Amino acid sequence: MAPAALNKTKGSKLQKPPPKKKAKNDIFTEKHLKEDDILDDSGSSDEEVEDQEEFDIDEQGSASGSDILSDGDDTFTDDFLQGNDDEEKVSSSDSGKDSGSDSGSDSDSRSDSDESDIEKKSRALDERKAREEKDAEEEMRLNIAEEHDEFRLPTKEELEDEAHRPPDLPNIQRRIREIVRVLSNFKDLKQEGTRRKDYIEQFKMDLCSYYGYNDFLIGVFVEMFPVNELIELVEAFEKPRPICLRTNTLKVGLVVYDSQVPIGATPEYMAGIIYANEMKVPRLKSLTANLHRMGVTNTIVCNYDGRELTKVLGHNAVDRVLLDAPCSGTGVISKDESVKTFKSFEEIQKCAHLQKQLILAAIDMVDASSKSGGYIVYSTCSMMVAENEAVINYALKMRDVKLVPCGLDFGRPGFIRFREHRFHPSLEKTRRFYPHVNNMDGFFVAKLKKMSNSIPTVAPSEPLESVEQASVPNESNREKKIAEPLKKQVL
Ligand SMILES: C[S@@+](CC[C@H](N)C(=O)[O-])C[C@H]1O[C@@H](n2cnc3c(N)ncnc32)[C@H](O)[C@@H]1O
Repeated sequence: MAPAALNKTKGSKLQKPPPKKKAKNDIFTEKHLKEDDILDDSGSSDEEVEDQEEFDIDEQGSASGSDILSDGDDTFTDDFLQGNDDEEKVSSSDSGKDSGSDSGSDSDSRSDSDESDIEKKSRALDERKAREEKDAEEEMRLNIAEEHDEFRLPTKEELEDEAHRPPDLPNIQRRIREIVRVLSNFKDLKQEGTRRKDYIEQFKMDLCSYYGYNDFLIGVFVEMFPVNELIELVEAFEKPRPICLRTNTLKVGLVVYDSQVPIGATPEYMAGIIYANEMKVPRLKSLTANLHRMGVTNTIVCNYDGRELTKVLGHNAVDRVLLDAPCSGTGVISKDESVKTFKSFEEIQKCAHLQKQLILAAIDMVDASSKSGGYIVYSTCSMMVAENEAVINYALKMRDVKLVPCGLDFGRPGFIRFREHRFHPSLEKTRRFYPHVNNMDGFFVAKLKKMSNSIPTVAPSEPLESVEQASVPNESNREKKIAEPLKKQVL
């Protein structure tokens, strides 16, 4: 059996006959041949010339619909005028031969006959053009009606059949489009006896085949975005993001025209020694090279597991931490296609587990009473809620920190609810960036302010994977709430 394509009830695409458009074009050509035959039957030599010219027009015009309506006409007009010139030449040499005869009236009658030829040709052309336009319109109407009105989901057998054939990408693409259309007006457009879930399942399958994702990743994306937006997202991941340049203020002098505070009191000026930590030895080289290239001279590069860094630098030892956390990289698919297939539920869980440990270590290193700081910025290039909001929600629960605005006036607020999970309302201060919305890599950022250096008492059994259902408690009932048994969940 032929592959199920658009799965129309009576559409040609389903049963794989010759493509509809071609079939219609064939019919279209036949029709014209018949009419030309009728013209040929007239038998006059003038008409033979006319037919020949019309044949030329057909060849020009039949290339495509738009040729017929635009270039074809011009070409024909040029040929036509050219032909007229030739006739004039013949006409003048004839009149030369017949000097002294009533060449004037002869030429008048010739000119009359030419004119009627022109009129005939012009009329024939107009009629043909009108016919072709009508046929093209009709064809388009049929195609639209076919695509839109009779879309049905493939049967199990049709899907099995498809699975045994190479993927028919144009048909999968059309089916994706059709499903989005049906889901956008489900009540009116749904196929009898089907549920929304059936369309979503087919949609996920088709996205996986068309864009090359694994089920897991598409499954998560489907839960995060409405279907039409999801198409925009996966399409955006197919294209490279623009390269952005940023001024290196260490190398390029900036003129400060006005400042609310003395320049000497800005954090940038007052900043002393920076620690840059990287656990993986091979990456230390590029980290150090980058620092040199950028002209950063006040940095100590260290090589520790970030979870152990508190032991090295001490608790409450630094003013601020930027934790650019290791993550699944699900926001940078346009840079690394392998993410589409290799990221699994288990891997996201592993990342989230490490991120939760790293964020607690980062908070513990920061001094809440620092005059110029007390901040922790957490960022990932992941799209996953488990690696973003869930990590921050966990930190809010485990340490005395609160979310503050990131200072970015673009990006979407983080999720406060996702699936069955409920995060603290302040999670809306975090920011999500998407390729299809912001034309940048998928990215998440949160800014936390450490409120005190004390570590709240937490049930020792607090699992790193847990995500609190209720909102994070305020200062007065923090301990009590935290001591409450937590519902263990997996994101
Ligand atoms: C998102 S990247 C940070 C990139 C960095 N901002 C830069 O521009 O080079 C995360 C980094 O964390 C490192 N990493 C992974 N696990 C770590 C750990 N337990 N402790 C410290 N660093 C770790 C990875 O090797 C990776 O280089």
